[in-house]
Amino acid sequence: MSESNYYLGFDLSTQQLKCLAIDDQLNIVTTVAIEFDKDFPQYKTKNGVFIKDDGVIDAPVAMWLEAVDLCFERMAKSIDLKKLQSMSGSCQQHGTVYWNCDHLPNDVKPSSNLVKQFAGCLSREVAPNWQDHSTKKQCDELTEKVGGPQNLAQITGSGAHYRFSGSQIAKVHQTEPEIYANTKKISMVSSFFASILVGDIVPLEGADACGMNLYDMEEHKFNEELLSVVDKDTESLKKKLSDPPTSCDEPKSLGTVSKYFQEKYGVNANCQVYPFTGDNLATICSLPLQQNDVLISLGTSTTILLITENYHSSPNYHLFNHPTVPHHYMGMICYCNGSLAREKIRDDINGESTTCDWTKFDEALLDDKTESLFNEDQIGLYFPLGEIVPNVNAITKRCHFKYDDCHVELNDVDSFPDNRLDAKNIVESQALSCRVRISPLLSDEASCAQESKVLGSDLNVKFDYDSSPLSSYAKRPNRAFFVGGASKNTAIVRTMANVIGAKHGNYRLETPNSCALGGCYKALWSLLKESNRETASFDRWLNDSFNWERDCEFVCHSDATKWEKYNNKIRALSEIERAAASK
Ligand SMILES: Nc1ncnc2c1ncn2[C@@H]1O[C@H](COP(=O)(O)OP(=O)(O)O)[C@@H](O)[C@H]1O
Ligand SMILES: O=C(CO)[C@@H](O)[C@H](O)COP(=O)(O)O
Repeated sequence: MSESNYYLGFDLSTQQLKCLAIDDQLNIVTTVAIEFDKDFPQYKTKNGVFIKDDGVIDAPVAMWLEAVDLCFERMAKSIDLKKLQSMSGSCQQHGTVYWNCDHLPNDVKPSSNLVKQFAGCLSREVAPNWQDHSTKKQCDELTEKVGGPQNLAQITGSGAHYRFSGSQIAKVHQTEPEIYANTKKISMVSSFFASILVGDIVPLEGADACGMNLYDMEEHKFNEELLSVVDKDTESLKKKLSDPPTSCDEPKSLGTVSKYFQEKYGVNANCQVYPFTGDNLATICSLPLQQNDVLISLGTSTTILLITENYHSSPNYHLFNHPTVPHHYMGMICYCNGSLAREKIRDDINGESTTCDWTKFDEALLDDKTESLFNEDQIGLYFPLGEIVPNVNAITKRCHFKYDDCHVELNDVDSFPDNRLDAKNIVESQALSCRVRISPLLSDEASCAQESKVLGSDLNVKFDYDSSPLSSYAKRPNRAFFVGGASKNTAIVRTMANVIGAKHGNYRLETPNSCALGGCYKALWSLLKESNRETASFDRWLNDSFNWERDCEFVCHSDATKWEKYNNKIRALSEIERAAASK
């Protein structure tokens, strides 16, 4: 029997609850994955959520409570939870959970279960999901309150976004007044999960709170003007939000795991629970990222992440406080149409939607013969859901394009000559969008204007709020790390790698569960630091402790010729997004 101690990292994401256990040497000892649709069919979710009318997308909180019990039940069969020293983790960002009480009942019986004992504490059965698109009114109110998107981004790190907690809570207040009146506390999904483990409602976490459009990033406190848009009684709202959020400066335990988990699953009575953070914020804790490295998370959402010390805000991207490294920020661009959009093309190519087999999709991606069908003059947008960037309604748009120095001409088509070309076009356009949108977040060292004939031009091209010279997009990241479910797909990774063009290699984690792994590292380092067994900052500790050989796999170099070829599509991408926005 192993003498090692264990540290758990969770990831309560859109479609699954995942949990990893690591030992003192950061070995992944075991993994548990609960799939909401498959393990809890009684809730009838699709990919973990309910898709309703008018852009409303939410998820049943009771299902998450059941998933926590099932996760511990399975984990207890796999490792000795008496050796469990600390837990932390990540959750899908921006979602909010509404409680009808100030404190959770502390007489939770191990003979019962979490849903039986906590579902009655909810004033609202469902939590808004990050894919929701129903809060335009509330987003406009927040933006107007502070004088525009640039000001909102400067204060909160982001322009207004439908999925952000501030607009979602405002909508509940405006459209469900009785529920709001009956709500004593509001958690984000990350603090909800930590509350269940500790057995009482805990404050929001200081990095995930940056995903609300309410929190002043530089003042490290809620912005009164923005709070007033949600609820004029800002003191009452701050009480609901358990103000202030936890600090990201020094790790501080939220307390020991509750008696329920000690008695029901045999968890060590002294196991410490550290604040959970947002899933992307945990992902950047799963790798020792250096300047100009980028991390591409291919989960339900596609997000491209990097770490920066510079607080240069813009409504074109997001900045969050780093969850474990003071005075550092996470830069992020997030897409709604990631894996699920690729799954639709996969099923089209397969001619069925039951096998979920990627073989034909992958062959199409890597089949250079399809390039002879003029893939190079094709551009497509595949948005089965409304997209975040660009901010457009659901649309699928395929075009052939021509361009000269003055303009780009798009010719819409219903389909390309072979539906296998959709595999190339969806992955390329998703990657090209990531690439152009991270450019402003990369430092000048990433510039390679001299390497590109196409990007030498000073022709202006517009994405989101900015119109910039094409040459400003001549940047290549240092290294690219692919994580998330689709990072297991080498064809997708190789294609994206050639579009994004990292200069020093493309890698992926051994585990696709980077968010949960980041939670493990956060749990271990936080305990060592708080108990004075470690003095190094989180980034230095991870840099010294991370086992590159064991935990990270080199996938490929970026093909500079292909990278240059994709530069020809940047203006066409801007033009097709403009055309989609006008629909
Ligand atoms: N071999 C594969 N090829 C392409 N995509 C894959 C593959 N395996 C899993 N995926 C995608 O990964 C997605 C789930 O990724 P994951 O990171 O677990 O999502 P989340 O954390 O958002 O729940 C699925 O929607 C699926 O489409
Ligand atoms: O909204 C965002 C980030 O802003 C999403 O990244 C969600 O945090 C959920 O992501 P998945 O892990 O489910 O893809």
